[in-house]
Formats: sequence, C-alpha cells, structure tokens
Amino acid sequence: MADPGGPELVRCPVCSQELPAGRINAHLDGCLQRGKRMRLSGREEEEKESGATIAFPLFSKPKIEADGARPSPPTRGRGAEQDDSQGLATSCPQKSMPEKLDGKPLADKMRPCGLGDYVGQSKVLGENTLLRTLLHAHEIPSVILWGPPGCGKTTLAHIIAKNSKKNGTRFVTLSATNATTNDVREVIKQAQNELRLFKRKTILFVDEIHRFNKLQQDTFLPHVECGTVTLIGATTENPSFEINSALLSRCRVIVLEKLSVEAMESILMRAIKSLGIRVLKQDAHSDSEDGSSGGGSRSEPVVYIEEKAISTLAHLCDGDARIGLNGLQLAVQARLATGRAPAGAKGSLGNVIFIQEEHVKEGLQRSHILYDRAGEEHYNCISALHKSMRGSDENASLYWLGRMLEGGENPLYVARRLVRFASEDIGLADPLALNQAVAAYQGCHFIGMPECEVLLAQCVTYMARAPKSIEVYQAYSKVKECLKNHKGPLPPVPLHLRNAPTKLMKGLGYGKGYKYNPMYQEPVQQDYLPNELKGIKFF
Ligand SMILES: Nc1ncnc2c1ncn2[C@@H]1O[C@H](COP(=O)(O)OP(=O)(O)OP(=O)(O)O)[C@@H](O)[C@H]1O
Ligand SMILES: [Zn+2]
Repeated sequence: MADPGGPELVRCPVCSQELPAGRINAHLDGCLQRGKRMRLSGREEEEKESGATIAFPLFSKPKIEADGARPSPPTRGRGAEQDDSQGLATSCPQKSMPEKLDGKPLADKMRPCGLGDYVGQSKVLGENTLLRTLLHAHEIPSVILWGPPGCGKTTLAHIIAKNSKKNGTRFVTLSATNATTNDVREVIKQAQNELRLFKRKTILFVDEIHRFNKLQQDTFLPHVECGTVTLIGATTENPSFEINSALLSRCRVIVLEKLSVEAMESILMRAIKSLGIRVLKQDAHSDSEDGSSGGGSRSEPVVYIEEKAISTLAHLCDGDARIGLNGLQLAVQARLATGRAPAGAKGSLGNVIFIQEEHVKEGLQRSHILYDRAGEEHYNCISALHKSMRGSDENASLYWLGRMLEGGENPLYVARRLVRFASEDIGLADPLALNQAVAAYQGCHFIGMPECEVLLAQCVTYMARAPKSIEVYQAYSKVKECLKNHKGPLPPVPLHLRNAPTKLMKGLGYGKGYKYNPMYQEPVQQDYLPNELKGIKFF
C-alpha cells in the first residue's frame, strides 16, 4: 500500500481528534475503553490473522464503526509494527534488515494489498473469470473461499473488501474458531443499523467458517439472503460436508488451489526484494541484476541468497505461502545472528552473509517439522501410525501421531483414519472403539487444533491397546469378492424375502411363504440367500 505524501491524518470517530494514521488504533483503544462504547468481545483481534487489518485502511473494526455517523476514517493496524508492512511492501531502504524482520511474521507483512501482487489462482481470478468481472463491477456476491492453508484465502478476502471501498462498504472480520453466536448477532445488528441509517453495506469475513456450528450458521443465513451482509467465508474443509446446505446454496464456492512451486518462487522473490536481499545465481558467483537494493549503510551486512535455496524453499513449503515466507524469515534471522562469513570467503568481505539451501532447510525445520502434507510424508506417516496401532505399539503410535500433528496435518484427516481403524482392525473384538473414534472425530471438529491434539492422543492410545479382530473386515471382503466374481446376472431376491406393500405385488407372490420369526417358538428354518448361493460362508 504505497502512501503518497506525508503521514495521513485520520479523525478519531469517538473524540474527533485528528491523529497520524499509525497511532489511531492505540488511541482508539484508550478512547473506547474510557467511553465503554459498544465493543465486540475483542476476539477478532486475537484471531490467527492478527495482522488482518494492517495494510488495509478500510478494515475498520466493528467497534469503530459502531460510532460512525459517516463512513469511518481509515484506520491502520494495531501496533507499531504496522509501519513495517507499509514500508516492506514498497521496500524500505532506511530500515536495517533486522528491523524489517522484526515484529510481525514476514508472511503477514508481505500480504498483498491488491490483485497485482496476488500470485496464482488464475482459474478463479484470470481474465474473464466471474470473480474478476464482479470485482471490476464492484459487485461482490457472498462467497465461500475453499482452499488449502496458506494459499491466499484471507488475502483474497481482503482484496475483495478493499475493492468494495468505493461504495464505502464496511469490512468486519470474525474467526469461527472463537467467535460466539452473540458476536455474530452483534455484527448483524450493526450491519442492519449501518444499512438503514447510512446505506452502507457490510462484508463479513468469517475465517475457518466450517468451525461454526449449525446454530451460528443459521444466525446469519437470513441476513445473507436479504443482503444485509455479504458473507465471505474461508475454509480448508470441503464445504459440501462442513457447511450447512441452506447457507451453501446462497454462496458461490470459489476453489483456490495449492500454490505451485513457481507461484511460491515469485512470492518468495517479492519478499527477498523487499528485504533487500541479493540473489546469487547458480552458475555465476555474482549477484543478479534484478535490481535488489542490498544493505544500506556500510556497517550493515549484505545478504545473499542462493537461487537453489529459494527453489528448495518453494518446493518444501507444500504450496503454503505462510510457511514459505516464515521459513525464509527464520533462515535470514538465524544467519544474521550467526552467519557472518569469514573475511575472504567466496571472495567476499566479512560483512557478507550467504544463505544456502541448508540454512533454509534449518529455518523450515524450526518453524515447521519437515512434513509434506500432500505428498509422500503424509502417506508414509499415516501408514506408520496405522501399522503401529495394529501392532499394538502405543509408543510408536503416539510418536507418529505427533509427527503428523506437529507437522501441521489436518486433525480431521487423522481422526477419519482412526474411525476406519476402529472397524477394520478392532471390529467386534471391542465395538466401543468405534464410538471412541467417532467421538474423537466430532471433538476435533468442535475444537480444532491445538486443543484437539489430546483427543487424538487418547484415541490413538485406546486403539493401540485395544484387542484386535479383522473378522468382519475379512468377511466383508469375501462378500465383495463373491459379487465381483459372479458370472451372469445376479440372482434375484427370493420372493419370500420381498416386501409386499401393494396388492399387485402380493399378487405377484412377493412375501409369500415368509416366516415371521417372532411368531415361532422353535428356530425357524428359512433360506435368506438366493438358492444359487445356498451354503456359502463369509465367516
Ligand atoms: N496467492 C498469493 N499471492 C501472494 N501472497 C500470498 C498468496 N497466498 C498467500 N500469500 C502470502 O501468505 C500469507 C498467508 O496467506 P493467507 O492468510 O491469505 O492464507 P490462507 O489461505 O487464508 O491460509 P489459512 O487457511 O492458513 O488461514 C499472506 O499473508 C501472504 O503473504
Ligand atoms: Zn479519540
């Protein structure tokens, strides 16, 4: 967000004092506390996207707009760090590199403000796509953004909101992980007031919308329908399973894809440039010509990053830009702390720092156990977990669970596997295992990470300790085999086993000769399989 001219002055909506944009939020907090104004629980401020409001002047919070007789003045972020984001996105030569890396995570500072810097997702945002057309027309329908972590859902929501600035639209953020039904009601109430009194529309961004329960989803349903709020929901889970169908039918689902390696490289390059890091080409041992403006003052180190390191990072972060950018940040910070090259190394001065592939890997490992959620590792680890439980090794089972969860695996993915395991490997040896697994799945669904980790740990331990039986699993496999190998048309259902709800069917002999078991004292002699299969055994 380039800011032409001097510091922007904004008016406090509470006391009408004019202040530099950077200070408005700190001021407002004090001002509002004194006045005890209508204030949402403040939860949205703690949500994962703590920097959500940073680079976007229009992202005023509901508490601010509660006062506004006019469209709220632009408000900026909440902390001193917000200046970083402003500076960083436009490259900030007067700041030293450690200063640029300080404060908020690099991923937040690099959040694109406009479509220009938004990388990838061309299927939904390319020329002539619906979303692009609507953006041009400043007409935003309610949408659900569905995509893997770190692919740009939140960012896109912000861009959409920014785009609606022209109509003075408000943008309110809730995170379904911690917002209550009351928070939702509050937002709706304010939206209704704004619409009635000032003709201002409200965009409500709900992060992780699949975490909202039915009641919460129902709360905003009618208001989405009548247009009081435009809903932008973000979810990593398949909306058809996780979102109430009435709500789903009122929203367009936009599917975002995991970022490609190329897309990741360009996101990383943008960060590298804005940090003033120079790229060291593979072949030539000289810095690239891509215009990075390295270290400012003489005492400041000049930082180089190998091309190879960038591509490794782009490969390892599994399409998650947050992991990629924060991995880069850690690598740079670690090298700044320890990595001054000895004078003369690679023909350089002592004040030069090289970031190589191994440093990047270290950086990633620290922020994120190397774990590829979609590829090899994902399947290897779940398989190791399954086999350890099957082998009743509780230690190993718990270890593999930890590897996955700490690596960022979706807890519901693990929980689904446990449900399957409870039946496939434990079965009737302990039918309660299935209850345990389904309960664990539900629990994970309600509370999400990190709280749900202990549920999974409990369930995994239960599964490992439980007696095992594959009796049912095997029997059912035989049934499938039997059906698959059957030659010719499948035998008809014996007439006596058919239900005869109509006269016609009765006339056709349906149900004829059927012996209703409760009517008999003795065990009933009766065939339940087609004649052709008489005597077949699956158990
Ligand atoms: N398509 C993109 N183009 C440029 N930068 C991106 C893109 N996607 C993500 N980023 C970067 O990654 C950071 C995290 O992205 P964002 O918060 O939008 O992901 P998300 O899909 O909402 O993830 P989550 O599901 O984990 O909340 C952003 O702050 C931004 O710096
Ligand atoms: Zn004030």
